[in-house]
Amino acid sequence: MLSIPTVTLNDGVAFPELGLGTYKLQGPEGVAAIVAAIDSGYRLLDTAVNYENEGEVGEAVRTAGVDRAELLITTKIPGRHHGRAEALESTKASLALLGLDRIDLSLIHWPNPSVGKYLDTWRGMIDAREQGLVRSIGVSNFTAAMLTELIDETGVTPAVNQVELHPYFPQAELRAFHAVHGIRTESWSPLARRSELLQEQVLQEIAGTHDVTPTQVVLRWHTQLGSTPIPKSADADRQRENADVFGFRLTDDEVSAISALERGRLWDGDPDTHEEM
Ligand SMILES: NC(=O)C1=CN([C@@H]2O[C@H](COP(=O)(O)OP(=O)(O)OC[C@H]3O[C@@H](n4cnc5c(N)ncnc54)[C@H](OP(=O)(O)O)[C@@H]3O)[C@@H](O)[C@H]2O)C=CC1
Ligand SMILES: O=C(O)C(=O)[C@@H](O)[C@H](O)C(=O)CO
Repeated sequence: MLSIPTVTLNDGVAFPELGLGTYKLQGPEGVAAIVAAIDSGYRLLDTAVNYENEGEVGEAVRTAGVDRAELLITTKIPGRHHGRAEALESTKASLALLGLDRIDLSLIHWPNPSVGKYLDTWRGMIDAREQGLVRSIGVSNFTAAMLTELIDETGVTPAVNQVELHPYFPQAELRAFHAVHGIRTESWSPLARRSELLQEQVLQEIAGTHDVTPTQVVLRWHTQLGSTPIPKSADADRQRENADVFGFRLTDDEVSAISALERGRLWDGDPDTHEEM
């Protein structure tokens, strides 16, 4: 079984350096894919109310042959549940769907700034943590300005900010802000879903040097940047390939060459303007 190392979050929780994205993993095939990932060594699972698969994630947790205490289940509060009381209700509904008595990491999925409720939502998540419903609390798709507002207004720094991050969009400035504030970066679409990333010549060359695949080069790049990637794969062999990235190390020049692929977001997911309910 693969062993995925952990880092310590600002609340003391040991957090895997790589996890499984579950967007689109649904139904019996979705459960089987998530069980396969757990059985091969994944311990961090990323779901969301809006993925409509919290039931599948919970079933996989109960089916896999691993102690619940070893697993970290992330879910996310959708835009339509913003607000202090609503965030608490959303958390309870997620717990019921997951069939669990605690969520390991709860995130605000998108800030939806025009709605103006992400600060209240954050207060509701602090309540949920105080009530023992959630162990760690964090956010997703937050800018440095939004993070600053949460910290200044509540004194509680998010443990994690899950953001779009891949070689086409390395997020150097936001990662530097996270480092200063002790916020763990998590990379969504780490393989740049729906793109030609894996065909890039520089990745093919570096992969040849280390006798690994371009996918493994990209995921190792994330971990060496200090971010936790959550690649999604429905296939057990690709899941193992994706998690088997801790046996080699990229040089600083290789990390820089991969970061030089920067060209921007995959689609128009700018959190200042893109909103999801
Ligand atoms: N917070 C947010 O706003 C967002 C969060 N997310 C989270 O991030 C996760 C990952 O992002 P996602 O958008 O799914 O994209 P990824 O970058 O993880 O790419 C997933 C795609 O890559 C394919 N793939 C996976 N492994 C390999 C491999 N080794 N070789 C070739 N192809 C591979 C998968 O196909 P196959 O399954 O067939 O292997 C799938 O088509 C999501 O599942 C979700 O949990 C995503 C978007 C936004
Ligand atoms: O996957 C997620 O977490 C999302 O927020 C998605 O809705 C994402 O925005 C997307 O897939 C857009 O095409």
